[in-house]
Amino acid sequence: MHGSNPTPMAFRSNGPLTGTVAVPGDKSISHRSLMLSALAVGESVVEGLLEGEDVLATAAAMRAMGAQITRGDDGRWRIHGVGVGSLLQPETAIEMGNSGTSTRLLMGLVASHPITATFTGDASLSKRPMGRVIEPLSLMGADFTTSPGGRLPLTMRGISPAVPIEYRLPVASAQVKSAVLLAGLNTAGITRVIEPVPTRDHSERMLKGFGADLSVELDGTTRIISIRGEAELKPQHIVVPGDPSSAAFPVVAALLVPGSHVTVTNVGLNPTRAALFDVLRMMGGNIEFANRREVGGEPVADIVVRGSTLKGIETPVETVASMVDEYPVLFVAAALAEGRTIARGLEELRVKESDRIAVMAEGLRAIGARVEELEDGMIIDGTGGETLPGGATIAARLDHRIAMSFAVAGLVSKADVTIDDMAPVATSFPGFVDLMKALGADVA
Ligand SMILES: O=C(O)C1=C[C@@H](OP(=O)(O)O)[C@@H](O)[C@H](O)C1
Ligand SMILES: C=C(OP(=O)(O)O)C(=O)O
Repeated sequence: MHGSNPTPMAFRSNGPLTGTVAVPGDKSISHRSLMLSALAVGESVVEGLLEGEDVLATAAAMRAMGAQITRGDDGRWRIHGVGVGSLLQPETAIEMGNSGTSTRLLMGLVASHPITATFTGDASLSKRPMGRVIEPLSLMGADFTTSPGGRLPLTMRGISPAVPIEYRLPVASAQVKSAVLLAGLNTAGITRVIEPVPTRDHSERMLKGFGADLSVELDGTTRIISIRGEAELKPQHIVVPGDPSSAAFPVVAALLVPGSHVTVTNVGLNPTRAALFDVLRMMGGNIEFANRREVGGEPVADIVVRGSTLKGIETPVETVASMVDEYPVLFVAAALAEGRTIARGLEELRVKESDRIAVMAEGLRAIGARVEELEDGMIIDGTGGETLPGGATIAARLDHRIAMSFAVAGLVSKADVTIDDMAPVATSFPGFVDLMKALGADVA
C-alpha cells in the first residue's frame, strides 16, 4: 500500500517534447471487461488491459469470487467466468486499495448475489463516500454495516432474489449508475436508471456487447437505461483502447512546452470521456485527431499535439462529467494560458482520491500561479505562456492525478517542481515517468 515508502521525484523544464507514444489501456473499460468476463459462461480474452493497481484489485476480487483469471505471455488476459448469479462467497476481505471504481461497481455485483463481502481500502479510499451506492443497493434489498459516514471498511450482505428498482441518479456518477445496472444483471425483471446528466457509458456499451438485454431511451437529454435481469452473458474478445484520462498528461504537456510536437496513438475518444480535448481546442490548443477508427466498440484516434499559446475560458458546465478526471491537469493548462479561466460545477472533484479543488489550488499557489478556490471550482489567472516560478514540493496525497498534474507543471516552471510521492501513479498509469522521459522530460 502507498504512503509508507514514498518515491519523491523532481520535474524540470528541458526544451520541447517530441515523439510518438502510446498510453496504457483505459481504466474504466479494463475494470468492466474483467467484471463482465467473470460473469460470462466460458472464456473471454482481453487485449490491452490496463495493468495498473486499481484494475489488478478488480482482478483479485473477481478471482476471490470464483473467476479464473490468467495473463498469457502474449499480454492477453483470459477469464473463465462463473455465470451471472454464481459468484462465490469470498473467503477474506476484498482489498480495494485506492480504487473507487472497483469498490462501487463490485458492491453492485455483490448486492444481488447471496453472499457477504467486506470491502477495505487505503487511507484515501477510506475517506470517500459510499452512501451514494448504499442507498440504491439497499432499496434492492442488500444490507450494509459501514464505518462512520457510510465509509470503508464496510460489510455488505447481498440478497437473491433482489428487488428491481427504478432509480434517478442524484449525482452525475457513472460509478453509481454502473453499480445499479450490475446489480440489475442478477435481478428478475427490469432495473432502470434515470440519468439526467450523461456520464461515461462504457457499462451500457459493454453489457450490450456481452448480450445483456439493455436499452437506452432519451427524454430530452435525460437517459433512461433499462436492463432485464437474470441475463446470460456470452464470453467476448475485448480490445481495450488507450485511456484518454492518461493521454491528457502528455497532451497538456506538449501544448504547454513551446515547440513541442507529440503524437499519442490509439486514444479512446468516446464522447462521454473526451471533452478535455474539445475544451483545450476552445482555448486555442493545436490538437488534431488522425487515423480515426473503432476499437472494441469505442471510437479511437491518434492525437497529434503541437505547442500552443492557450487562452483562458469559462469551461462548459454541460460536459463536466465527460472530463471529470481531467480538471487537475486542465487547471495547470489554465495557469499558463493568457487571461482568466473560470471552471465551475466541479463539486464532485472534492470526493475523488483527494479533494482535487483544494489540493490543486494549494499546489498551484505554491508554485506561483494565481488561483482563487471556489466551492464548486476555481478561477485561474494565467501567465500568458510565461513559465511559473515553481520551486516547491507538492504533497500528492495518494492521488495519482494530482501527482501527474504537478509533474506536467514542473516542465513549465523555472525551478524544479518536486512531487513528494509518485508511487500512486501506478494505480492508473504505470510507465508514466518513462513515457514523459521518452518525450524529453527531465525527471530526477
Ligand atoms: O465509472 C468509472 O469508471 C469512473 C467514473 C468516475 O467516477 P464517478 O462516477 O464517481 O464520477 C471517474 O471519476 C472514475 O475515475 C472512473
Ligand atoms: C476518480 C478516479 O478513480 P476511482 O474513482 O476509481 O478511484 C480517477 O481515476 O481519477
